[in-house]
Amino acid sequence: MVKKGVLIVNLGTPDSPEVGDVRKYLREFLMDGRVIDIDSWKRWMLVNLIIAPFRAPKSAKEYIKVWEDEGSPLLTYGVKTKHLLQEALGEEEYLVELGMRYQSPSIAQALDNLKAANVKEIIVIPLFPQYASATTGSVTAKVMELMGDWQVIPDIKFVQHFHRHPLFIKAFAEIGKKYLEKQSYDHVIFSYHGLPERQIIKAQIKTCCQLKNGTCSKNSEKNTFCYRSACFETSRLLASALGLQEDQYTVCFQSRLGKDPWIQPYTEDTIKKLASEGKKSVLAFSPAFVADCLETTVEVGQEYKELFEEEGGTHWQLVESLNDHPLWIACLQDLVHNTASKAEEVFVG
Ligand SMILES: C=CC1=C(C)c2cc3[nH]c(cc4nc(cc5[nH]c(cc1n2)c(C)c5CCC(=O)O)C(CCC(=O)O)=C4C)c(C)c3C=C
Ligand SMILES: [Fe+2]
Ligand SMILES: [Fe+2]
Repeated sequence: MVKKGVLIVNLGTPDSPEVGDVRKYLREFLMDGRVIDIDSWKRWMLVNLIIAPFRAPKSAKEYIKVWEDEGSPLLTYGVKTKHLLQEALGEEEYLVELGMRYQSPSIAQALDNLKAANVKEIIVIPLFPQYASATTGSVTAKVMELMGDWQVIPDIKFVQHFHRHPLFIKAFAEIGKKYLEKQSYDHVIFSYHGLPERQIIKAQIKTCCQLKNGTCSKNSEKNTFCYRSACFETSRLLASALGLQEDQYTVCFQSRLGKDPWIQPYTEDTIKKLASEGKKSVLAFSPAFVADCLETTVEVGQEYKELFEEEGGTHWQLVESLNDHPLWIACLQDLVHNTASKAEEVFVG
């Protein structure tokens, strides 16, 4: 039988938490013009003269905190996800490969494996629920670049977002419910990775989301490619699945880098505000990530916990990511089935 190829792609992670490997990773990642979207010579100066020398040693200390015996959790869960998805889809009809946008295993190697298996169709799933040019867009561009010189380019399909997929929502809600059933929380936050505001403005197609007048946070139907709108949509669906009212949760954005404005509200400001309102216990979801990594475990789970406690809070709980949860694997399986050509449509001649 002709196999269909599935390529799942996550961001990537350093090969080790050594400063040299972290620097190599940050250089490749941040030299991507979709991630730091400024003039290339300015980006080169910023990355090579400021970020690589000064941020790499700081980030390396953070990476040591998440590193496990098997390596970086982002990679470990990527490998587990690949095997579980392969098992769910069956070996006869599908071949699943994992690639990382930066560092290893590379997208190039994963595509070569699919090519060697002579697949007639490739379904690419960037593992980012909400579309952003810096993530999903960058993966799409890289895959197109790499396949550009293939003699035979098979049928190729990209899953551009899954921020409102029922199984994605259900998986996060199930994990979160464990905590909500154990004790009550004064408030819930949904903290997403941030983005420079200009990247949101550049991604507007026609129906421009107005960052300042609130339409962006309400109007997701019209602009599924607006990252900020998609984050609000995920949050509304999660809140509904968890039975939360509007005043019981807040959407916010973390990880700002540099001085330019990033999308707001910032998570740090939100934490300070909640503490100043007398909220003592907070449950924190991080639904821009499908696997635990530096951004969830250290930033949300440790640094924001410290900040909340410094500001007077007493109980901060991070909800772990989807990792290898069966509903997450079922979500990926469903995305593949909905995207793949039906048997009679596949070219086999
Ligand atoms: C300009 C900088 C950055 C943009 C834009 C950005 C967008 C973005 N990133 C993720 C997902 C992840 N980012 C991770 C780490 C990370 N991100 C940046 C910078 C930008 N991200 C840096 C410098 C780092 C490295 C860590 C650090 O030094 O703080 C990770 C974690 C990787 C890991 O190995 O654990 C993920 C995942 C998304 C989803 C996103 C835009 C929507
Ligand atoms: Fe990032
Ligand atoms: Fe928007």
